[in-house]
Amino acid sequence: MDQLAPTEKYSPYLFFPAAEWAKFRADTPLTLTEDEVRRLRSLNDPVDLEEVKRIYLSMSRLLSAHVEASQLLFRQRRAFFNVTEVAKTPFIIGIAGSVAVGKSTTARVLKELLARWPSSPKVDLVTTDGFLLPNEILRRENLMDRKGFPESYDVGALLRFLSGIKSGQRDVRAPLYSHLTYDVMPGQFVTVDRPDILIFEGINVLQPGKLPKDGKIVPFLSDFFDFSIYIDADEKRIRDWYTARFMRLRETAFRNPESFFHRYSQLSESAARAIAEGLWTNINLKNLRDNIVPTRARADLILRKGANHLVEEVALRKL
Ligand SMILES: Nc1ncnc2c1ncn2[C@@H]1O[C@H](COP(=O)(O)OP(=O)(O)O)[C@@H](O)[C@H]1O
Ligand SMILES: CC(C)(COP(=O)(O)O)[C@@H](O)C(=O)NCCC(=O)O
Repeated sequence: MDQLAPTEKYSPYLFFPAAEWAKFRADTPLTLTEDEVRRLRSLNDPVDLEEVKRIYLSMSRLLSAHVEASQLLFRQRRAFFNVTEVAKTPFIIGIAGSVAVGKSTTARVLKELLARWPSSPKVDLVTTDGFLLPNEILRRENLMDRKGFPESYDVGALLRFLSGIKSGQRDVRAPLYSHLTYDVMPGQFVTVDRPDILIFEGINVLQPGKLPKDGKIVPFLSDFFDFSIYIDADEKRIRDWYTARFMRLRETAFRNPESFFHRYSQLSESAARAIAEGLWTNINLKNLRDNIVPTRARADLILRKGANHLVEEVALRKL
């Protein structure tokens, strides 16, 4: 892990090669089938049942320990203050990482594994793309080339959402984004009703906000998290995954005349590849370097992916 080398004596992380990490699964049962994993994974993400066994079952076991510990702390605090009426609030897991690194697949696989724990917790998943500003505003503010950068999100709405969830509110709404129209979907929301666990996924979830100057208290999104995960890989690999996915989309989703990228399905292969490389270099790579990688060392757990999207090393923050 380039900037987080295990030779660093005072690193706050413990490092495990994937084979060693896999052993922490212990007796955690495999509750997913090959078919289910295939349905959960995103386009061009080859994660399979072997990867679930190697990486995800140990994560599920670790998260189960964290959830249990937070429930115990909750009961102890209730006893400490001698109150009974306080409602339990959701355990929130943040998942961060570059565009095209595979956050959605990880989030969906984890959601299914956690929901199949013996206690059958209610697990919800929300992505931050719904909190992007509408294209109309991005265009007006000259931010279309900054989609995914901190200034392209409605940070107030993100904070209101997480604060509503963490304070135990019922029916908290999150806006939805469409990759087809490349825009937020006006009037479309997902409603989150007091889950036991919320997985909150997006490139920006570990980013600090602006510090207030007027004495107001403005939390960071991560202040609401009980556990955070960063998905990491070499830039060059992520670029390859981004362009490969773009070329697949060109043959599938972009063919739809309603797709924002429809015009790219009409281009020659080399012209389309040049567009994908341009989008990667000018927007997503810049954002990765300036605003995403710098948040990596704030995560509790880092999954470092190698060739073929397979996790090759796991770093876990020491308590
Ligand atoms: N232009 C697009 N058209 C359709 N689906 C897309 C497009 N871009 C990304 N996606 C899908 O959206 C999801 C999120 O992708 P992305 O934001 O790059 O994050 P990640 O790859 O880390 O999950 C993935 O499932 C991906 O396949
Ligand atoms: C919507 C995104 C910012 C990703 O957000 P995420 O869901 O990963 O938080 C990204 O898919 C995007 O649109 N990037 C801008 C450049 C591009 O078209 O790839």
